[in-house]
Amino acid sequence: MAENKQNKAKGAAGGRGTEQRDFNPAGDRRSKRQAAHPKETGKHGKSGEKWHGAAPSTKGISPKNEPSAESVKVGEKIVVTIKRIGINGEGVGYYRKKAVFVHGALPDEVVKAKVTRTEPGYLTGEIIEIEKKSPQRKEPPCPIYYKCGGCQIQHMNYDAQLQAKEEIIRESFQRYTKLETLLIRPILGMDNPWGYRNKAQLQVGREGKDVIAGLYAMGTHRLIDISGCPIQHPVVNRVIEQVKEVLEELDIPVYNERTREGAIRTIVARVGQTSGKVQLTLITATDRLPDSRRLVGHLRARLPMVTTIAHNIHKGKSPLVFGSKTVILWGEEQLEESLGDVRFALSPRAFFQLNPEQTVKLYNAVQEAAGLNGSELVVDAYCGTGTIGLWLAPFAREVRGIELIPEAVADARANAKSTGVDNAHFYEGRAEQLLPEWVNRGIRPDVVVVDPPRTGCERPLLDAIVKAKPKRMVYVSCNPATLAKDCQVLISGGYKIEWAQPVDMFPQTSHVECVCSLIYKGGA
Ligand SMILES: C[S@@+](CC[C@H](N)C(=O)[O-])C[C@H]1O[C@@H](n2cnc3c(N)ncnc32)[C@H](O)[C@@H]1O
Repeated sequence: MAENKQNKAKGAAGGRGTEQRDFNPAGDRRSKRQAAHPKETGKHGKSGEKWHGAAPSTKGISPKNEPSAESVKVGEKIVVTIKRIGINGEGVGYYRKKAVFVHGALPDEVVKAKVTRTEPGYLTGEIIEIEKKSPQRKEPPCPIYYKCGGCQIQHMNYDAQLQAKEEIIRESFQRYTKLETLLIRPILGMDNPWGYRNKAQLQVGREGKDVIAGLYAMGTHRLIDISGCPIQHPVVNRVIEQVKEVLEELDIPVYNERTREGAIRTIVARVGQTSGKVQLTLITATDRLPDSRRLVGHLRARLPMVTTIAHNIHKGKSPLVFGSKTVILWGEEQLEESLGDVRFALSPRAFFQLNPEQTVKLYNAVQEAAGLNGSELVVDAYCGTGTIGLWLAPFAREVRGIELIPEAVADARANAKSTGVDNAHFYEGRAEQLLPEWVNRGIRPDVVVVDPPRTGCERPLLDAIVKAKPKRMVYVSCNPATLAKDCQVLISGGYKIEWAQPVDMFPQTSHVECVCSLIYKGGA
């Protein structure tokens, strides 16, 4: 998730307090015996199960002879007071000491819910009636919010969203680390938390004769058409609408998830925030893009802001959006983008942060945590198109980026060249393989930055960091659960967390990004 040194940091956004907050186990720290929703563990499985197994208090009869939650059945109606927002945006409360996850419920609400699932460590429920409504509840502006599933907390006012996200970070550290206290800085929010997403990635389908593009309704294969999404950049919305119309007019066969027939499965449109240019990629389940010349001609005529039309082939069943082969059908190879003073060129498949405005705040926090004086070797693991590395390069002796996707590595190298950066080098490979190899060869970074996918860092990477003992570690994460778990490994290896800075990269959703500053203290 990267940009330029526009140091007009807006302070603690959202009009919230600027004091720094600690958590303290003596305060309202939740018992580790209380269950984690399996989806909250991020690394699917083991840690979540461990918590569930360690939840002894929900079995049997309580001292007051109250019936236990173990007897609750699916379909039963229960009344729950919601305590907090969970990592997936659900309201979390307790019923007879067992955690209950209620989709759409807000903190301090009392809801009557129908139990939809019973598990040893938790229940899930759906709202039948809100008995006490939260003052934080508001009417979501998006007309398809309740169907779409792309946003999870649009029904909550923005200040409350920010507060909930800070709380999610705090909860994760309490749950997965042995820390007594941790300095969590006030989250950095947006002044206008709408229209911020620079890229749409929508599945294509048909509804009767109409071509639709959208997301699958949560937990289903039912495609929900998305038009005029309020968190999407307005230019991206316009492009998506026009592409749908052109596909329909030219009768281009769209992919059918069920029969596995048809061609076009996904539309990806990405806008450059400074240039306003759009990179459009059509992803097919077939080698050929039917009627491609006519299609390109129609799209060009209607969409003057589109400067690239690319075709990517993804025939497999993999949940990844892109396949490995991309052909530029017309226009520029890459999309120009810039963050502050740093310019980037992005290939269709290359990862780039979705919220450029917030990315500047995120990278400023990374820069602060890196504490560079110009003498350091910095490793930027999971570097994407080199955005963090290029941000830091002017302040370091050398930057070495590691990235899995070859096009992103090529983009990173080209970005270094075009911005005149000659002390940043980018390597294709797996961070968990390359860094251990470097460390075994005696290369000792002074600062390591990691910005892994939601699954977190692979253990060999963390072990190599602990072995190399860089004086500073910067962990950028989009998943508080894997962040906290990986931090515990680093803490056990001799690191101390200086501070954690949450950044609201995705307003209206439950996602929260966080920069963690760690210093090597030794002694492990
Ligand atoms: C969250 S993105 C961060 C990108 C970049 N730091 C930024 O701010 O734009 C994670 C990146 O890690 C890459 N990646 C995923 N697994 C990897 C691995 N095992 N080793 C190296 N890179 C990996 C992905 O391709 C993606 O570019």
